[in-house]
Amino acid sequence: MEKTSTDASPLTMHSSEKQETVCIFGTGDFGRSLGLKMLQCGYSIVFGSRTPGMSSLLPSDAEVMSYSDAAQKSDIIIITIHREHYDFLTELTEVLKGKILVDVSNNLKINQYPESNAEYLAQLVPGTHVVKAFNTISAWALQSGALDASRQVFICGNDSKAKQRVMDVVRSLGLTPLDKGSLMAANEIENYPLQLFPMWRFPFYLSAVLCVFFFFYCVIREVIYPYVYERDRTFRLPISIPNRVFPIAALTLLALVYPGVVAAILQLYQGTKYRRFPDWLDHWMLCRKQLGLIALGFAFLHVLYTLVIPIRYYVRWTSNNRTITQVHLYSLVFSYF
Ligand SMILES: NC(=O)C1=CN([C@@H]2O[C@H](COP(=O)(O)OP(=O)(O)OC[C@H]3O[C@@H](n4cnc5c(N)ncnc54)[C@H](OP(=O)(O)O)[C@@H]3O)[C@@H](O)[C@H]2O)C=CC1
Ligand SMILES: [Cu+2]
Repeated sequence: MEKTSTDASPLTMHSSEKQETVCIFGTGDFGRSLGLKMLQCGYSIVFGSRTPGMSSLLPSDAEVMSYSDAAQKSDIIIITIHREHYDFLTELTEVLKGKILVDVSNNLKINQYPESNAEYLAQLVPGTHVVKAFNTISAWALQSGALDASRQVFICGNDSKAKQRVMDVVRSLGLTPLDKGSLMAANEIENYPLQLFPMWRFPFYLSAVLCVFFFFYCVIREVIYPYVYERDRTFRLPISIPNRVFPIAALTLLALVYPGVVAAILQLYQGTKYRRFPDWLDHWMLCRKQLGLIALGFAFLHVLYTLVIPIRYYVRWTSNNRTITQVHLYSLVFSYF
């Protein structure tokens, strides 16, 4: 049965419309959350479990049976089991023949195994169509509905029909599938959740280096150099100098938001625009937004510091003023005698 749901109608499946049955292997955290979400979106769910009788906490509308019984109920099987426990699936090779297996697994480390979990699953159970999906969605987000920032589901697989069907499921859950190609992309998709803010790292390091550099530059120019003959300058270190560093960093980062010029020069130099950019330029182009946001942050700090400085001057002025009046007073009093 081919479903043809589109982006236009996520989460609004009419219950009169008979939805297909989807099987979920494993009744852990993720299996339960995904099952509940799919039930809410109108699917019938059959769970496969080692201990079908013991599974509490499961949505009451779902059926729970042994792995081999559950597998027969649907031709889409979502494997919500950790990779280390995949071995038992070899016993089910016959039942699983021709079915779509959706691998959702993640690892604890980048490149933990020589091959991706999805490719491993495909080798383990030959004759199935393995599709990688859902690994960047967390059980917590599925349950709490906090999916605003992460609606994207990366998909890859060798069988385009199987992939298409999984993409339809993804869409009907109100998520956005992103086709990453064949199963060879699974490794990249599995590493993705392990990279903490991947596009922020370079802009972050760059701004740190800029700040440190200009800070020391200003310290040398304005504190160490005049130290020999000038008065107290401690106020400069935490306030004035950072306030000079921030706009410099902000403007430099802002200038770096436009690598297009470099790209254009490179294209002119290469004489073609159909050649891939080198990795560094590619990465630079991709993190423009983050560079711009950090620049904005620095500009904001500059505004804040600029507002603080006059307060400091005011404090200094009032204390100076008090001293001067007292001196005047004393000199008046003394001159009287
Ligand atoms: N939790 C999350 O937020 C996310 C998890 N994932 C992936 O989903 C998969 C499941 O994760 P999660 O639900 O958190 O894990 P859990 O440990 O909560 O659940 C794993 C389930 O696997 C089943 N299982 C089958 N064989 C074994 C075995 N030999 N030993 C232990 N369990 C077995 C069990 O179900 P039963 O007892 O019914 O047989 C168990 O409940 C993992 O691959 C994970 O990387 C992906 C994205 C997010
Ligand atoms: Cu300014």
